[in-house]
Amino acid sequence: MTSATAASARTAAPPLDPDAAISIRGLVKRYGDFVAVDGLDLDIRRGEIFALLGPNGAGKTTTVEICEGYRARDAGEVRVLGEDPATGARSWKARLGIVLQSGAGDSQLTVREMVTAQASYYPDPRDPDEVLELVGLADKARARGRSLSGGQRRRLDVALGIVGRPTLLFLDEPTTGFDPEARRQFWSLIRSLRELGTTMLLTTHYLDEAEALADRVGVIARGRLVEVAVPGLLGGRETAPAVVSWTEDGVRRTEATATPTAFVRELAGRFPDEVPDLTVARPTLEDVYLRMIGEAR
Ligand SMILES: Nc1ncnc2c1ncn2[C@@H]1O[C@H](COP(=O)(O)OP(=O)(O)OP(=O)(O)O)[C@@H](O)[C@H]1O
Repeated sequence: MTSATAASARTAAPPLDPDAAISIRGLVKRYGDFVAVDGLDLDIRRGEIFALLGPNGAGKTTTVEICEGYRARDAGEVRVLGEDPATGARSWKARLGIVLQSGAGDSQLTVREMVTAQASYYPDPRDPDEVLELVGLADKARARGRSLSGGQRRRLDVALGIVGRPTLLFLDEPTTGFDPEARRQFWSLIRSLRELGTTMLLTTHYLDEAEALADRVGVIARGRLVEVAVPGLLGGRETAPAVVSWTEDGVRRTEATATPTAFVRELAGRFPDEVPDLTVARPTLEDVYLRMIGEAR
C-alpha cells in the first residue's frame, strides 16, 4: 500500500471503538526500512475469543506486543480496555493476562509457589489453588517447574496468565507441542474462561484450533488485515462449491458443485446400493486460509 492509499484507508475506517476490548486504527510498525505492520484496523469485542491467523512474519506478534504495551508503534491509534498501551498505567496492566510463546522455564520453585508469587502482583487475584484446579495442575502443585512435561508447562503458563483475574488474555500459540488429548483439554479450559467473561486474543497456526475456539478470526498477511469473519464464513466458505467424491469403476472421482444435494441424488440413482466411498465436503478453514494468504503474496 502506498502512503496515499494507506492514508485514504485510514480515513475510511470508523473512529476508535471505545467499548471494544481492543480497537486499532491505521497501525504502522517499521523495523528500519521494513514495514512489519502496514496500516492495520481491527476491533476485538469484549467477551469474545478472537484468533489472529497469518503466516510466519505476517506481523501478528508485533501487533499483539504493541497492544500489550511492550512495543512502540510508528503510527496509528490503539486502545486496549480503553487506554493507550503506550502510556498504560499499572492498574491498566493489571487487567491484562499474557501467555507468551516461551513460558515459565526451569524454575526451582514449586508450581504453587510460582502461581502464588505471580498472584501477589495483582490487586484482586484468583485463589492460586482454584487456578491450578482450573488448568488441571492441582495434582502437580508441589512439583518443581523443571519436572513438568511440555504440556504441563504450558498449563502453568496459562495459570500464571490468569491468576491476576485478567479482563483480557493474550495467548500466543498456546498449544504448540501439546498432544491431541491435552489440546482438547486446553480448549475446554479456554471455553471455561470465556464463560467467566474473559476476552481472549489468540494467535495460532492451528486452523482447527481457531475453528474450535474462536468467535471470529482475522487473517493478517504482510502486516495487513486481509479479512475478519466468523470461522464458518471466512473467505465465502459457506457459499463455496461443495466437492463430492466417490469411487466408480475402481476410479476415485470428484465433482465440485453448487447443488450437492441434487448431484448426490442423481449419483445415487446410478448405484443399486450405497455410492462407494461417498463424501461431500465444503472447503475447510485451512483451504480458504491458504488461498487468502496465497493471493496476498
Ligand atoms: N525486533 C525486530 N527487529 C527487526 N525486525 C523484526 C523485529 N521483530 C520482528 N521483526 C520482523 O517483522 C516481521 C513481523 O514479525 P512478527 O514477529 O510480528 O511476525 P508473526 O506474524 O508473529 O510471525 P510468527 O508466526 O513467525 O510468530 C518479520 O518479518 C520479522 O522478521
